[in-house]
Amino acid sequence: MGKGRSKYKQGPPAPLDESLVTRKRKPENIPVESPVQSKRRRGGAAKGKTTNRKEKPTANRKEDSKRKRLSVAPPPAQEARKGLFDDDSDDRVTDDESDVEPGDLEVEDGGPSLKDDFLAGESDSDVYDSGEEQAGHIFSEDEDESDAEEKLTAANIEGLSRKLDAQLAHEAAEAQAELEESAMQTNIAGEPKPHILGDPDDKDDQAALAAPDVTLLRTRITDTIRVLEDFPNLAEEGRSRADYTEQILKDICAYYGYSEFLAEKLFHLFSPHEAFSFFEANEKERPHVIRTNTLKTGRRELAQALINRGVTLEPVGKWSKVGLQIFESQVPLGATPEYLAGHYILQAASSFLPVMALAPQENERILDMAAAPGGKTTYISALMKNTGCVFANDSNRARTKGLIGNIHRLGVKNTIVCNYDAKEFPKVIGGFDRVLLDAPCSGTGVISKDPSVKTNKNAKDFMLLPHLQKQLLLCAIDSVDYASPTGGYLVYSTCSVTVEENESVVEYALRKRPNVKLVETGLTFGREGFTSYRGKTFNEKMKWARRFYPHMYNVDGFFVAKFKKIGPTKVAAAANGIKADGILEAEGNGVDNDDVPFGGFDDEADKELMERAAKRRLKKKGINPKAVVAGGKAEGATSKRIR
Ligand SMILES: C[S@@+](CC[C@H](N)C(=O)[O-])C[C@H]1O[C@@H](n2cnc3c(N)ncnc32)[C@H](O)[C@@H]1O
Repeated sequence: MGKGRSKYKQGPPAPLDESLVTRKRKPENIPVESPVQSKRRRGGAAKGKTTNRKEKPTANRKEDSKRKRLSVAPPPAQEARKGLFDDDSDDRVTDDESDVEPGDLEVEDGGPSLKDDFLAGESDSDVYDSGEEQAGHIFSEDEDESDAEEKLTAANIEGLSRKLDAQLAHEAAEAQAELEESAMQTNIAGEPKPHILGDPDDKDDQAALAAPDVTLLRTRITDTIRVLEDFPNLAEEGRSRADYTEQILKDICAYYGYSEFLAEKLFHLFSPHEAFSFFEANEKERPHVIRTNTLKTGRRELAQALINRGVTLEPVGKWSKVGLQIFESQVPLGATPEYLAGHYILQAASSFLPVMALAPQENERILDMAAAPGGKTTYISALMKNTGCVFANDSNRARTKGLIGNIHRLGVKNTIVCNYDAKEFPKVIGGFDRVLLDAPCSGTGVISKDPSVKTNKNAKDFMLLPHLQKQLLLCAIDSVDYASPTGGYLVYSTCSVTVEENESVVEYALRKRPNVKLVETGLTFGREGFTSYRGKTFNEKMKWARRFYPHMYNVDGFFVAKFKKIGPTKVAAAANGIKADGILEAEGNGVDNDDVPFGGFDDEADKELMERAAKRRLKKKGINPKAVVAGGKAEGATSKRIR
């Protein structure tokens, strides 16, 4: 394993502390750990007799933790990734999924392009994969098992301890260098009003604003956050919040390399302070995680086998019984005998969550509507102990090859692979106990894996993707058997954090299908879904949906919502656009359904929406929408701009 490959424990990052911001950028990422986790790790190290890590004096430790909060990451150019998961050190983890298996790279014309691998079935648009239990599995309450795992961790502690020593030495050196440097610099926290926007008539001020030094750029971002969060005291005279917001968005684009469009969309999901943590987290690699295939082995056995091969690992967290986080490996994890024998799959931690929420039961009939390359399908089968039947569908034929490969390697025997456009369900087959729709999406939750998302998504993508997601979600609902004796559930997930692809899609489905309601996911962590966002209000039960962010949990960004179907979809009624009758009045889904027809997908309504948005976009660019003909060209003009 190459240098700098260390993975940090999953957990929330430390908050931004502007008072500690210096004008120096660190060359490497800083580990982020929750207090609980650092405590756990310290406790673990203390337990392990073999540890040789020296305890620092308290003062130094304090200093170190302060330093961690600086969280100074390199700008857009990311740390090179080398070979933990492959022998040739190629950078294969670019898509949403962790579920990316070596087999996925072999295919398609033109060589190993993961990016293409993750396209939606029928279009070439950049659509991302998102990369999974029963409520009972969420916490490992099995005491014997946790004892054994502690022993396992202890057995592994020597490796962890070596890694921690190196990490601490590195941090101490950095902290010292920063201390020395910051002593020579202005104390930013001491300045009552940061001079950010400056005098509009001062040429020097304006020149500095337009072309800042990259180090100053970062300082200006943190200064602007301070101003935005204490506006009455820190704003320069005559300047509005909008002026500062405009400036910080420009600075974020310049520093991290986002398009203005995406920077703005992502920035508004959070407070300025939190947005900064989010953008920072996207510059850091997420921990490498493997999922134990319980159809073939147990986590303890697997961990022991890998430790014997020189892998440094530990259980991913209390919330999963099957995940192992890899810190270091002497061997390529995609080619070990255990891998080839199907004892594990490389799968991002957040990709476990939708399956955990789905909570498949033995002997059920389950549909995984967009299944390739099969990280979630194979987890579903494992939880079902190879009983019942899983229909694993994906519209992209090439990608089903990877899916089939994983199914065979992992010894899954209860699955039927199919290759339909999921919009054809439930006509193909319906009446499922549970359905998982892990929808194609923009991948804004997995920017650390594929930074190209920063620039290659535009407003059109955020119209077309939700359009597809809404269509798929209605089909998913219609494929569930509301009268299933054990189920009647549907999980919708994406590896995107945008509201358009998540809450808005769920809200749409609640409106169109009064026969479903939102229920709790059973996931014990994750932030609540938005019940309101920038003037839009959503169903109050949207709080039961879960949002996962890289900066909060050190996992890929993800969204998970769970529905319970409470009545039949009247297919004939849907086709005719007939209003739902009173069957659902007793339960209802929280949406005012009085005038809601069970409808097929409302193409017309969406078309209108899209046209309106297209007009708004043109106007924003100073183009008269009326002067633009269908092909997008302004009539009689080479330029679209109308003067
Ligand atoms: C997020 S990925 C699925 C990842 C998969 N659930 C896993 O865990 O390995 C989205 C998948 O949707 C597929 N897809 C896109 N459009 C589809 C459609 N209309 N019908 C079925 N599958 C579709 C893509 O080919 C892609 O494999």
